[in-house]
Amino acid sequence: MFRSGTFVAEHVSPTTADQVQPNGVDLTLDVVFEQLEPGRIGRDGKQVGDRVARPLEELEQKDPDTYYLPQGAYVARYGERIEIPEGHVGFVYPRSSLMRNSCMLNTAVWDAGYQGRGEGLLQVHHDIEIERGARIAQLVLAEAGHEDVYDGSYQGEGLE
Ligand SMILES: O=c1ccn([C@H]2C[C@H](O)[C@@H](COP(=O)(O)OP(=O)(O)OP(=O)(O)O)O2)c(=O)[nH]1
Repeated sequence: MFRSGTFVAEHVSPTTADQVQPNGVDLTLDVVFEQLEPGRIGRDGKQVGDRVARPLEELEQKDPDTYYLPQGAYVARYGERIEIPEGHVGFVYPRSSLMRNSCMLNTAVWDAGYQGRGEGLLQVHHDIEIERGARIAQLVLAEAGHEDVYDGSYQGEGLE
């Protein structure tokens, strides 16, 4: 069973009233990264390739608090601290207005016990402007069984 937005909001901080949806909580865009070097997925491990935060202040255009993203693939870091409570699994979907603007957020599974700010793959199929702090995604929580809780290398990411 998927939980209500009010329940999800207890595990996402900070949240404002306009982020709480009937079935989930909207997540905002904090930082956009561009990958510079190849990563590696091995049989025994993985490595995320070097990347750089897209600098807002160096963009010559208009609003300094807005990302002007040309077509391409980016990694978006969300602005909220997220914790996936025990007995649950999380899924993130794009905000439909993002999708309706020919952009997509691709996401993976959010494990019980994970805490952090989390990231998603932002695919820009048509140039778009996204204000930093704007809502781009929605987290939902479903009840789920599990033996262990998340204890991987991304635990606590973005909370430093
Ligand atoms: O779209 C997503 C999906 C998940 N996560 C977070 C929550 C999840 O619990 C954690 C690790 O995800 P996963 O287990 O898929 O990563 P992995 O590549 O298998 O790494 P690890 O070896 O640390 O498990 O990353 C995100 O930030 N974005």
